Amino acid sequence: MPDHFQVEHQDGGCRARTGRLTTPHGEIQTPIFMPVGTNASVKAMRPEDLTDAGAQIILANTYHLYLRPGHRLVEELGGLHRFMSWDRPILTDSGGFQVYSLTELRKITEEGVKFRSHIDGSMHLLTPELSIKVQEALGADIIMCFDECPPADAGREYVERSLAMTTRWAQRSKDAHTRRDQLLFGIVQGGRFSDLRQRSLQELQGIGFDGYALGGLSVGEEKPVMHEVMDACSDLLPADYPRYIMGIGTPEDLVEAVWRGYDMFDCVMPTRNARNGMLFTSQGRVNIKRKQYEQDQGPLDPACSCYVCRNYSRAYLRHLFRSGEILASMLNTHHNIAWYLSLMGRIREAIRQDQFEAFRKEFYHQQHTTAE
Ligand SMILES: O=c1nc[nH]c2cc3[nH]c(NCCN4CCCCC4)nc3cc12
Repeated sequence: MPDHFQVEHQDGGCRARTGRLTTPHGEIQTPIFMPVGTNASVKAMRPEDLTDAGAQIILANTYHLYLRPGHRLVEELGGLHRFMSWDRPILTDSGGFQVYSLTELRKITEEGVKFRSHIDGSMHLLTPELSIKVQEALGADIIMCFDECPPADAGREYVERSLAMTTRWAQRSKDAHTRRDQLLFGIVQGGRFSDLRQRSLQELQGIGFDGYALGGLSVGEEKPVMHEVMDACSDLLPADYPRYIMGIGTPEDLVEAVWRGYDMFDCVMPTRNARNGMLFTSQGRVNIKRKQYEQDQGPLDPACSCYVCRNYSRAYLRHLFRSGEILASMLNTHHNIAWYLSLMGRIREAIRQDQFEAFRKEFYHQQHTTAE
């Protein structure tokens, strides 16, 4: 049992479990959802709003902060926590996925990934060594190995070669990791091929990491493929280490992943959807711009106790959105993040009561009774 993570309660009826993850900036109760703060900001939310909403840890991106404002500047100004006035844990993604998803001109070689900045067109080479150096300079509590996320439709041969390089990059990431106070997680690749996933995981375990993430998911694959990979890896991942699925997901994805024994998640969905007026509630999704809410004086979600649901009507939220008010993004984001985090709190409680199986059934029913 590693000293930074303890499984606290294993649900008696399924693979779901609660745990406690200890980091330099505090303890985290898992299963946990991490709001995404790509450029050192969870868009439209102040840190105190995040803590009010129950956020225990947020995610930031190496790729973006390396390009702007630069990791050396952040380091000189005291590190990411002080820079953004966030005193709780931060996890940084290692940048490979962002290069793959954000840049056109890029070339992958054994050394690393050469790419053209999506900001100013300058050329850069991101290597495992530089990725770790940037994450150490930022001062994140949990840092990620530099990996390659193969395209969702990549064939077996490509995926096999890619995972072998991801393993070599994982070794280089670990060799470059000097700040032992930070936790370093490995990222399992292998596409939709369970045997390649097993190989990737065994190779990473041979190197040894503080936690293991599933990469290469939520990249456009069919849901059944994602669930198959989750199932295959759930039995292989070391049970006493944190298990993180990157880029997951919708509320349903979170419930399904917890049910399969996973502990950590991040996704831009609650923040991005909020800015588009797509709001999550206990009765399913609400598209706030719809005319049906024009005179609706009720709260966005009667079952939600967040600041927004206690102080504003759907009619007002619809008005703000249609008027293009900045407050629309602020209030919609606050609610969506508070709702996601309250869902994780209800999930943790159901597990502690050995009721997660029943919770999962009821959740699915609720979300699909009054779908938009
Ligand atoms: O394989 C990965 N390695 C490092 N980081 C990653 C991050 C990821 N994020 C996602 N998916 C994000 C999907 N998200 C869903 C909502 C709309 C925007 C895209 N897959 C990932 C795989 C990886």
